[in-house]
Amino acid sequence: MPNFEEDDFPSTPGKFKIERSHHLHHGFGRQFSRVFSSTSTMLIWVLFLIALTVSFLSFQTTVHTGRSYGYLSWADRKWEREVRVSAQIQRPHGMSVLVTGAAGFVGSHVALALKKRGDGVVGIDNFNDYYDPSLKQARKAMLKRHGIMVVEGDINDAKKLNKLFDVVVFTHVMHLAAQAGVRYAMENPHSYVHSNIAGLVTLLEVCKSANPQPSIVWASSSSVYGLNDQVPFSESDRTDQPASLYAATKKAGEEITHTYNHIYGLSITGLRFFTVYGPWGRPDMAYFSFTRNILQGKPITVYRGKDRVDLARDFTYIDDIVKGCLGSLDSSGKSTGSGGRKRGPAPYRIFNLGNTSPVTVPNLVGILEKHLKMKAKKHFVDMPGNGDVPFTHANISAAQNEFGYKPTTDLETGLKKFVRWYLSYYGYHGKYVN
Ligand SMILES: O=C(O)[C@H]1O[C@H](OP(=O)(O)OP(=O)(O)OC[C@H]2O[C@@H](n3ccc(=O)[nH]c3=O)[C@H](O)[C@@H]2O)[C@H](O)[C@@H](O)[C@@H]1O
Repeated sequence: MPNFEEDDFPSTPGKFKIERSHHLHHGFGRQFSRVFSSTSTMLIWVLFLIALTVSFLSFQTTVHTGRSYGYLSWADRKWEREVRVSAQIQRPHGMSVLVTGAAGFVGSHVALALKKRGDGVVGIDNFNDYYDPSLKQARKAMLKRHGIMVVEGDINDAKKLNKLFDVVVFTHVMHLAAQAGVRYAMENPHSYVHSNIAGLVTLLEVCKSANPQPSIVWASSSSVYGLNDQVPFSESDRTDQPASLYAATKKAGEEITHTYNHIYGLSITGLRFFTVYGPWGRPDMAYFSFTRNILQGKPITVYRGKDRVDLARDFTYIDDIVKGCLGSLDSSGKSTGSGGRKRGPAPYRIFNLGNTSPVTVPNLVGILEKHLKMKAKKHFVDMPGNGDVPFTHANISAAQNEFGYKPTTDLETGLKKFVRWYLSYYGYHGKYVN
């Protein structure tokens, strides 16, 4: 593993450098003032030290970014070669895609689908422990078997992102790294700001400066509709009443990406995913945790809305979402900027990617019971005021018109595939399931 894989990185890079030079100047300054009494000698020494510090820092930067001087170690070269091989395009007019959050649920599926059709893919993921990191490692291993490299790194790490852009000319970025989960935002609000706001801005800064600029497709969320009660949800509906901090950060992402499109000419497509589920899914989501609890004979909590109305979601199967992501990448159009400057207008698009047929949570449980051949111990609880919304329902005509998006998997079929994967992945033969 090369050094920069393990490097600590400052979340505010400028601050790191300032503190460092500040320390050097003051420490040495005090010592020399004792030795030299003459002001002019002192001045010469101070200037000399400043020059020395500046050249030291620029030398450090050069070594770290590897942009020149050939200071790359053997390990760095090997790493670069792996990145290049992973990014190699294997079909005419193919693309080279940086997939952020590639060890995540949607990221791993999209990365694999791109690779399978001959596109070049490099992944990046921070492997955080929001849910079991061993599942992320297993997805990474699965991708590796298909020739896809997933670099360990955070999207707040501009240095690492720049390095990747130095090694590969990415035509597209599929940005799926995020802090997901609606209810967890009350427990750990700052993780949402860190990934969904700060990380997004860092990534956009790198993309806007890249030459050529990539086109960007990224994951927004159905949660931006918040308390909207127009049904089904259309892209032109209100999205200014978020019900959770998660939703607010996704909505902010839509506004932030708009400014980068407007100022720098980045081609941007935001996808509002509707409760995506399927094999290799996220253990924090209801369908996944319900399955685990049912198999272990543990109770599940089923939330109910006002007046005991069942909650409903427009559950969307992963393969349909993958088709939507690929369709978005293929139709994204080019960014127009270069050298950090806009050269003309670039596309800015937002699409719902849902299934168009909401299912209630009790019905979801019923389908799981059928596939698992076990009864759930259901505890009905009034929906706590923790960011949930009563229902979601997508109008998908915009995505349909633009790139032929057409979901084909109903919840019954999709959950059957999920359950089959779950039982096989966790080696479930009637014994303890992790
Ligand atoms: O569509 C989206 O934008 C969002 O979809 C999901 O969020 P959510 O729909 O809340 O998905 P789950 O956490 O799986 O919940 C599904 C339903 O089950 C209910 N639920 C959840 C957990 C539980 O223990 N009991 C329960 O009844 C929820 O209230 C909700 O109605 C994802 O977790 C978000 O990351 C994503 O952005």
